[in-house]
Amino acid sequence: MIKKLLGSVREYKKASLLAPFFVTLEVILEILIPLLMASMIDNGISAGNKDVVVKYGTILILCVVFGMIFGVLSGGFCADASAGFAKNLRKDMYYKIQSFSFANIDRFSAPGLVTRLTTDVTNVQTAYMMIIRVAVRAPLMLIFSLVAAFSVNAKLSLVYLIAVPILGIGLYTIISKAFPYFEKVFKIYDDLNSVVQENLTGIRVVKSFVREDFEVKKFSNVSERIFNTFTKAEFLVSYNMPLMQFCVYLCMVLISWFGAKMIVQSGSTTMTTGELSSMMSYTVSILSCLMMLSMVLVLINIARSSAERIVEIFDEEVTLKNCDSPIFNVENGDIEFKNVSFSYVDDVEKECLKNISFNVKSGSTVGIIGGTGSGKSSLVQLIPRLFDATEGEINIAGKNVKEYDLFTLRNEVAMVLQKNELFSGTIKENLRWGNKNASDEELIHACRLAQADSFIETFPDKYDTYIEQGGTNVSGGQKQRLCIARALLKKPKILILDDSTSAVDTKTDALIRKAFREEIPDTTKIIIAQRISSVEDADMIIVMDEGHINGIGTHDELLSSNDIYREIYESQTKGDDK
Ligand SMILES: Nc1ncnc2c1ncn2[C@@H]1O[C@H](COP(=O)(O)OP(=O)(O)OP(=O)(O)O)[C@@H](O)[C@H]1O
Repeated sequence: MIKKLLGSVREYKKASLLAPFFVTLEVILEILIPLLMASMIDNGISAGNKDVVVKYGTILILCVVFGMIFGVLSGGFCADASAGFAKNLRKDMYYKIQSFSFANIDRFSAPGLVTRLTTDVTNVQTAYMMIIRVAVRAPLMLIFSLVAAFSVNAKLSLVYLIAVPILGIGLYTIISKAFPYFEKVFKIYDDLNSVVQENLTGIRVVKSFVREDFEVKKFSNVSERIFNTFTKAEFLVSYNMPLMQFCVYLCMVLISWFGAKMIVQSGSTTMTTGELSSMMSYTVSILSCLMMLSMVLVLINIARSSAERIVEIFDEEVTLKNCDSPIFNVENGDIEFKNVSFSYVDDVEKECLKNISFNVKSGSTVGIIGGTGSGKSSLVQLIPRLFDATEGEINIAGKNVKEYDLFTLRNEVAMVLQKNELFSGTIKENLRWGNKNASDEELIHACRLAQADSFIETFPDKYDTYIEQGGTNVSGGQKQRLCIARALLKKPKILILDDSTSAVDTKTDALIRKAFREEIPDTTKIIIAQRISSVEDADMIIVMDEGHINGIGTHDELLSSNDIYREIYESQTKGDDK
């Protein structure tokens, strides 16, 4: 796991090594300062020797200045290394997520991925910063301070043998009790992200159903859980400080008591005033190092579960991959489904497409109609390999879709999804998602085919009109037409419209189909619709029912032979007869 994460350090390796290097220099100087102070007090101040005071004073000032310089350098390199590592980590994760199929994304859930990209990366970044700075500083300081203290006065240093275990055991108990709460709180963040994401993406529905109070309550519940768990953890951790202070004061009292006795009794032969003052400094260093180490341990442990969640992304096997030697050219728009079955969860019992077979000639128009949940969207998603069929095969231009390079295949099969999205940016920028090199003339032509040009021309900024995130400043029908234009710009061999004209009036819908017939005769067009009028002039209409093909034929053939089709037709034309 660590190796996988460290792979993202890359160009920040140098900073990651320089930070602990300067920390070590800083620690060495910090250890020297009390020793120099002791010498200055004993040989200079107590002995009344001014030269010695000046000499040690100068060295002390230099040590402090260099200590500060090393501190600033180590801090700078540490910030650079940890922020850079986090940046690379996020980038690597994002890159991997881009290769995920829908099935992969469903496995993690979108809010789960957001938490991993944000909170989890921040936790790992903090732990990394701690490791290269505090986790180097604290043990070094602890060891050096202990060695220095023992070399100053070994007998008096035995006091630490009482205080260090008390503090060590106390800290361990506090931290091990607090850690499960920290672990829990980061899992609740997933729920928080999920509530926020659901609310914000569906804010229009929330408002139209006046569900704000319910949503606020839902958010408050999760927020309250985070508050409660964090409070418990922080409450336990707050015992650290009094425990630490107790141990420091205990040491001070014992060292002052025994130290003063030594000075008085033996007339400065075993203990001097300067040495006593340096012992006091080392006491604070030793005990605060222990506390620092315990906090680092908590942070590293919190980061461990975050790191595991991050590595899960790197380890995730992408379910849709290129074959070894993929084909980079789709010759035409012929489509063949051969005994295709499909299930989202790899379970035969839950198959939503069963034994589907049909052929489509390149350039023809296919209509797909059927009840809600009958499998229409699932069927067309198999063509550009948004999912792979569980059984059977799908061929395009005589070759299995799995043999094509994914990028090539998806470029040649343009799909306007049922829930299509526009992104923040101008209309031109959104359209160029279809073809980044398209000229302005090509954009206008595609928009004319999709019947979008007329309403774009009414906007003050025309093709430079800014589309808000999610396309909230255009109507549903306008959004659909822009999405169709964007797909047309790909000049695909196969164009799939998954209920993409549902919000467009019937007249405009007819104009779009007319434009398709006349302007892109060689493109295979697959149109999923709820309205018979959207598919009646298709070369072939497929009637779906509960994952099966219930009937295939032209409008007239199905009207005379297929009950479901006739029923839909009659229900939609009843009003017209009156
Ligand atoms: N991502 C998914 N994971 C699991 N099951 C799914 C998923 N998407 C769809 N389904 C299920 O697959 C079945 C077919 O759904 P599909 O969306 O293909 O139907 P549809 O005919 O396009 O419906 P509609 O006309 O309402 O869009 C349904 O039972 C649906 O619940």
